[in-house]
Amino acid sequence: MLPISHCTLLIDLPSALNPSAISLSALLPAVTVRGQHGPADVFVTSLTLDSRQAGPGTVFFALRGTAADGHQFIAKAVEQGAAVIVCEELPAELNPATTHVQVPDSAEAMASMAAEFYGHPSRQLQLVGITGTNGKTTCATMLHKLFRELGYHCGLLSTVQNQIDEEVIPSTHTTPDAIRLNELLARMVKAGCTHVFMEVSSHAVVQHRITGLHFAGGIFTNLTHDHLDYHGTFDAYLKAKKGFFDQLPKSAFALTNADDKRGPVMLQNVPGRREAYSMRGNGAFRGKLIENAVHGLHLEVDGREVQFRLIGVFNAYNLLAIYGAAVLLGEDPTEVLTVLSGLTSAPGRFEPVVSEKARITGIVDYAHTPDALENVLQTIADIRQHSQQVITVVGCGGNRDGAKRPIMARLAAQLSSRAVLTSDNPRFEDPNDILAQMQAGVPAEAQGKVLTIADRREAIKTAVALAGPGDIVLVAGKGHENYQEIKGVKTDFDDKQVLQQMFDLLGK
Ligand SMILES: CC(=O)N[C@H]1[C@@H](OP(=O)(O)OP(=O)(O)OC[C@H]2O[C@@H](n3ccc(=O)[nH]c3=O)[C@H](O)[C@@H]2O)O[C@H](CO)[C@@H](O)[C@@H]1O[C@H](C)C(=O)N[C@@H](C)C(=O)N[C@H](CCC(=O)O)C(=O)O
Ligand SMILES: Nc1ncnc2c1ncn2[C@@H]1O[C@H](COP(=O)(O)OP(=O)(O)OP(=O)(O)O)[C@@H](O)[C@H]1O
Ligand SMILES: N[C@H](CCC[C@H](N)C(=O)O)C(=O)O
Ligand SMILES: [Mg+2]
Repeated sequence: MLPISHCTLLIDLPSALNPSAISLSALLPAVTVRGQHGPADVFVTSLTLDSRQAGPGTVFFALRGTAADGHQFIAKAVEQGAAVIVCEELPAELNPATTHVQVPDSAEAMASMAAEFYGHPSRQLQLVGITGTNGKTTCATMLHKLFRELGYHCGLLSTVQNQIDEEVIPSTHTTPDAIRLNELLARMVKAGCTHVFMEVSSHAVVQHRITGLHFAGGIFTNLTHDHLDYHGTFDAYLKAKKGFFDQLPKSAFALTNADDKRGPVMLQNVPGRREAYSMRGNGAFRGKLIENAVHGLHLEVDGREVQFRLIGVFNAYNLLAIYGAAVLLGEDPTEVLTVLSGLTSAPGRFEPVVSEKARITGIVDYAHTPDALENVLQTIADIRQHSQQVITVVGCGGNRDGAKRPIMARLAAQLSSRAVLTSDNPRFEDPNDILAQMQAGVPAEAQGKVLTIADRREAIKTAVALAGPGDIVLVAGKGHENYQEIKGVKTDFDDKQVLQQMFDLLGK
């Protein structure tokens, strides 16, 4: 283990960390350029993908989006004084005051140029990416906590928040866009970070948000149903996740889940070290379940018995992935397990909100996919006593994969004593349409157990009202989120707070 003072000495920061001005020509070496119209020796002071942020000294990247085509906004960016336009198709008229660079893929060019602009911060860090349908935030957050405890300065890029050591920087995406990403990594380098743990979403891979980054390692958690609205097919979703592993450098390790059906395929084209973790004895990092109880998991990890604070067999996989990655990064296995055993999970992941008075256990969890919901309900079934009822409150996000809706409602109905279907960020959809699609999945014999209440506060209130002494109320889908998003407006809403308020209001 390196003491922090020693770690900071290892970092020799280039001037590029604060690239107040850099010549366009210096940003282009890694970019395939189809045509350049205007000088390359213009000075660039910022990069943007949003015409509204463009101004003198800016490079504006025209990206083809899902809702709009950035090429429509080139004129606006030029009007605002942008120094450079990077685009796939040139506008009919070229303003001579602006250099236009034509490329085959603007998103790819943006990622390469952003890495160059910020001085390739990823090359100065041990950057570890985590991909998979579920468990990314849990693994990234706990790796960050672990390496902090081991004495390192480190960064975190996650759904919940970004962090530089203990400094919290709000996050808008699971994986930020390439400009923001490189900017954050450069700040982390500047702050003396040696390690960064980041989530790699499938959207990020497809949209080239991670192109040009130098990873020290990649971790795969699992692949189940999500985001089919965006990727179209499960195969395309799998390819997106695999795209991350395919681009790892030879120096990087790739750590996969050997027990997941898609685990081995992730390693297929990996040029460097290939490793696996398993609860079935199939990898270098092996775990065995001794007990999954309300006070935590008791596991055997590589022959050592360890008690952890996390609950649920799915978390045994997360713990093995974290342990394996830490060992592959050169840490001592015993020290890793000692620290890991004391750590708690990420916010909003199986987080209890307990009413001592009424003896009701509330659990707030971010399960927003069928697999996650099933795992969490199965975990509750494993740890509960037979006399306890489980009342589940769950909704499905608007403008997201609609195919998840009937499945999640069916699981909630079948695996709970009672289920209350409700809203979870309806976004631009009608909440009642989403609920109707959810209800369609509830089997006839389970209809009697299910209530539908669109207002999430009322739904939680009803679940608490239905709960008696000893019962468990699971509020799923929003976890750490502190808002409800309706028609583009986010209003304050925090499941943990609302649960507590309902215990108080109902005198429970
Ligand atoms: C589906 C998706 O990934 N959308 C992302 C995408 O937006 P988009 O393609 O819809 O953009 P658009 O509105 O069509 O606009 C196209 C381009 O025109 C530009 N524009 C637009 C208007 C204007 O006046 N001027 C202008 O220049 C936009 O900046 C954009 O570059 O590019 C934007 C800029 O990077 C992202 O903010 C946006 O994320 C949206 C908000 C989003 O909700 N994304 C989610 C689905 C997402 O990315 N999730 C993943 C995974 C979640 C997980 O499983 O954890 C994540 O990594 O967060
Ligand atoms: N390894 C796992 N396997 C299956 N389900 C899991 C696993 N880890 C966590 N979960 C479930 O998935 C939920 C989300 O976990 P987490 O936030 O760690 O995943 P994520 O991959 O970051 O999700 P997102 O795609 O939204 O960023 C948890 O609240 C839990 O219900
Ligand atoms: N990363 C996921 C999070 C979903 C969380 C859920 N609360 C919702 O809003 O659907 C997404 O953006 O699809
Ligand atoms: Mg996440």
